[in-house]
Amino acid sequence: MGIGDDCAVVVPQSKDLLLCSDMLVEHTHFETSYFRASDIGFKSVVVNLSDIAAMGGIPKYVLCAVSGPKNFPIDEVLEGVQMACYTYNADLVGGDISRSTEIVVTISVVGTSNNLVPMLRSKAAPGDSIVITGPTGRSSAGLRSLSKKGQRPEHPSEVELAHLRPKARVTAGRVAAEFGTKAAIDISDGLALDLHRVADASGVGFQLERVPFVSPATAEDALFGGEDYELLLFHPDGELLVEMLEEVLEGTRATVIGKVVEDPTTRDLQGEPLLKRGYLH
Ligand SMILES: Nc1ncnc2c1ncn2[C@@H]1O[C@H](COP(=O)(O)OP(=O)(O)OP(=O)(O)O)[C@@H](O)[C@H]1O
Ligand SMILES: Cc1ncc(C[n+]2csc(CCOP(=O)(O)O)c2C)c(N)n1
Ligand SMILES: [Mg+2]
Repeated sequence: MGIGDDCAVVVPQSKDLLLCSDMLVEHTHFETSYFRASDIGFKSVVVNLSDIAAMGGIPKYVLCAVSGPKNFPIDEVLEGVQMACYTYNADLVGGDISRSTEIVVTISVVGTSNNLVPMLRSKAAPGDSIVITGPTGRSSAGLRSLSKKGQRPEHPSEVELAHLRPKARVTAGRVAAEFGTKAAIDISDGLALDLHRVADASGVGFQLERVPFVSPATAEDALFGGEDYELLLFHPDGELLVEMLEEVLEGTRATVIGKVVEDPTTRDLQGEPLLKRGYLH
């Protein structure tokens, strides 16, 4: 049913629903010096769709609440929200607009598992390969570059775009779940911290062999930077999963970066302990 009444009305589904909500806050997640209003709207949807992707779900409905100062173009935020919904085939069904001194965008998404078992942080098992859907650190390198420039270039570089308009790995998450992947997480707070979260939730350890990153991103960006929204997937046959993902990933390649081990105190990168460090609010 179209927008215009006091609530959105949707037809109930017989399948499991996946629900999540995440916000972008001015000065915490972005500055308007280098983010267009439409970038803010687009990214705020993507960070939520990434949570649906991490569980292997299909996004269906999006709710959007935006507030900002009087001279701030909220309609342009909504254009970015609409663009992301269109890109990922989700319906914007409602939301709210208000005024505040700082810009805040809160998005909520309803998705469906569509009869697949949702991937969980708690299901990584000893012997699983750890697969990542692309290199990390790009968003962090992009943020550094944008902050230094203090404005949004007309043609942002690849890492700047990775920060302004990240991708949600929805199809990759879906393919992974279809292929029997039981555990996954999306990397929002840094590969190291989010990997430790899976290890904690699953009661296991890990041994990483390599972490892919591409200049100008550094190893520090790749491990601890955050906001990459790549997926970490845990599957007994990582090489086969990488092959399955090849067809659906745009612009990146999945790689096996290590394996899950039984001892929960083993948390290594190339034999050295990997710090449980990342972005914490
Ligand atoms: N069973 C549940 N009941 C209520 N809320 C839940 C449940 N399972 C997950 N959530 C919610 O889902 C969200 C996911 O948690 P968290 O914020 O740690 O992850 P995230 O959104 O991926 O992180 P980030 O904000 O860094 O992107 C939380 O808001 C959490 O409360
Ligand atoms: C101005 C500015 N300062 C710092 C950062 C970095 N940053 C903010 S939130 C976050 C993790 C994900 O957020 P959440 O856990 O809320 O989903 C990261 C890495 C930024 N993007 N902009
Ligand atoms: Mg998440």
